[in-house]
Amino acid sequence: MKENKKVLLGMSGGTDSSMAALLLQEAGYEVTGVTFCFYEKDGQTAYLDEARELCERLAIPHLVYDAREAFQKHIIRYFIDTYMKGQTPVPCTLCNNYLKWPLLQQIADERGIYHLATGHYVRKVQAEGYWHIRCGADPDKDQSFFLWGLPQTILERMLLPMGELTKVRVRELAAERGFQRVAHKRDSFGVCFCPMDYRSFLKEHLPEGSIVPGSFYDEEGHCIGKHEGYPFYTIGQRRGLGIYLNKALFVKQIIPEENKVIISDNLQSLEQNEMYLHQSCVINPEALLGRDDVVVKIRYRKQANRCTVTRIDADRLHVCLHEPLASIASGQAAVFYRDDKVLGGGIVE
Ligand SMILES: Nc1ncnc2c1ncn2[C@@H]1O[C@H](COP(=O)(O)OP(=O)(O)OP(=O)(O)O)[C@@H](O)[C@H]1O
Repeated sequence: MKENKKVLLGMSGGTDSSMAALLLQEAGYEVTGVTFCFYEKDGQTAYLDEARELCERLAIPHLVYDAREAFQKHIIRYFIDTYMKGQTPVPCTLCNNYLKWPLLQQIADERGIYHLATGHYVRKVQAEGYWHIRCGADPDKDQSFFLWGLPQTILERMLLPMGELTKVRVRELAAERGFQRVAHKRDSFGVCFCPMDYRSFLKEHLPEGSIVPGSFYDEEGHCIGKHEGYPFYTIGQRRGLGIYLNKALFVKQIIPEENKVIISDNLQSLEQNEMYLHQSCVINPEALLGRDDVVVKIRYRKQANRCTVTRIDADRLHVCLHEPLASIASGQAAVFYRDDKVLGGGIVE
């Protein structure tokens, strides 16, 4: 499609996408807002009304797209199933890779709109002919970790009005323009459809008896206590185990078939020197593969480790870690960076 001044903006009703609408309009773009219904929380639809009201105030079209079926199947079901396999899910990453951005692209294509936008705190940059996501200017809000899997056809069309701003500045800009409600909305945290405590979510969404109590074992196979069901634990977890032995204990392994959780008091025994990824995305093979100046992050807020990446096949990557890394959990995402540029990523096997 030929580039034009039209942009389709994903609007959640929150501060960031609302401010994105204002800033894009001020920059001369013809904005259309779209709000996806991803799930229904107690029938609440206030977010739809808020997005619609803002669009009315800005005199821009507002679309509502019902994505509940796809979200239920590909995100909520996957989230529950992954925990039931004893793994750690990454719903926000998968939602961006397979739902949010592809849907924006599909709807924009149908309407002859070239640009795609969200209120994500990221920037983009072109290097050696490839578009890359770049960390947002606000280190506290940077969301680059969730956007490693997007194809060039989406990256080239992205507009990211929050990328150069801090959240504090975004709130000031909203207040200066007289959008008090937008300026003072609460930040959202964690996984949008699930409360901070994912255990109660799993209990609520699974038939009774799906998760049953079992035993903790040490590395020698001795039973050292009772747990509430293996899906409630993640590799590397230290807090909330309910075993008190006067020393730090970590979840080392989860064996779903036997409902066993293996515990270690030695963090070093959880360390690994390599990992395999699937569902991988390599943006520019020359910038990532076989290089020794790449870092990998396996958690949103965790420190980055140096690594060398090689390709096994079209889907899989091998990651050799230059220093061992503890708490690698299967199911979670690994994201590659050089400086603040995202080079690709994958899901830990
Ligand atoms: N239901 C939705 N419909 C359309 N776009 C959405 C929806 N939810 C999120 N988005 C888009 O994805 C971006 C990132 O969403 P996320 O929930 O991670 O961030 P956020 O900081 O809560 O953003 P916001 O303040 O805009 O709600 C949003 O800024 C918005 O552009």
